Amino acid sequence: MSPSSSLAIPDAAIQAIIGAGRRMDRFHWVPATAGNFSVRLPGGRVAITRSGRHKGFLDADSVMGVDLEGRPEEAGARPSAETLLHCGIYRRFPEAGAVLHGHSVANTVLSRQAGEGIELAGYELLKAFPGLPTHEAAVTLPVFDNDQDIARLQRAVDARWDGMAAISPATGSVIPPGYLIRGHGVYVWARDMDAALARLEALEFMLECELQERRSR
Ligand SMILES: CSC[C@@H](O)[C@@H](O)C(=O)COP(=O)(O)O
Ligand SMILES: [Zn+2]
Repeated sequence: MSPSSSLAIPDAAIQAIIGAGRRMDRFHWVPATAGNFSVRLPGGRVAITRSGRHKGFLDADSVMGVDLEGRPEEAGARPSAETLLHCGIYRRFPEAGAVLHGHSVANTVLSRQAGEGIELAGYELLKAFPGLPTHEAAVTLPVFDNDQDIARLQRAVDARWDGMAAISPATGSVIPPGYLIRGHGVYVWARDMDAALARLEALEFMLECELQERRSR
């Protein structure tokens, strides 16, 4: 295999990322150039959106490769500004095959009002998350303070996961299906892009319900 072909991004990953952008744009979850998406590739590689593109109008050139430390495969190429958050998810959760980040009104408003977490309880759609077979359940979405220093933000995320190690599924607790960044947006991941989109839709649906409930109080 030539060096250039070894760095090619599989078409399936490119199409998954382009499709995710179009779908999220239809929901108005990626305004301006907000949002970023990635797919895990074999060999410790990640296909991720380039920085600054409108995510509703991605093409094959909008996707590039990085390693699990976020280093670009092409010299001088600029991956998403939040690449280190994607890599942090892939390093922490070996089963994660795709990561989505979006900026919805609901996740932005609710994260601004929240403390360190937002509890979602009693929703039928909780069953969209792994390990929750009934609506009689609750999951707490971690909320992190926004930070333009993404390496520092990732360290805060890692510290929270480290602290949660004791409350893993082994003890009956559920690993959160994603997390929020205050006033910024949401990160979700799943085994592949379709599963990540389903998880994001479920999460955004419940956040929208929370927002509407708060408005009507
Ligand atoms: C439109 S500003 C949003 C960015 O600051 C960032 O939060 C974002 O989601 C997109 O950044 P990007 O570098 O294009 O992946
Ligand atoms: Zn963002």
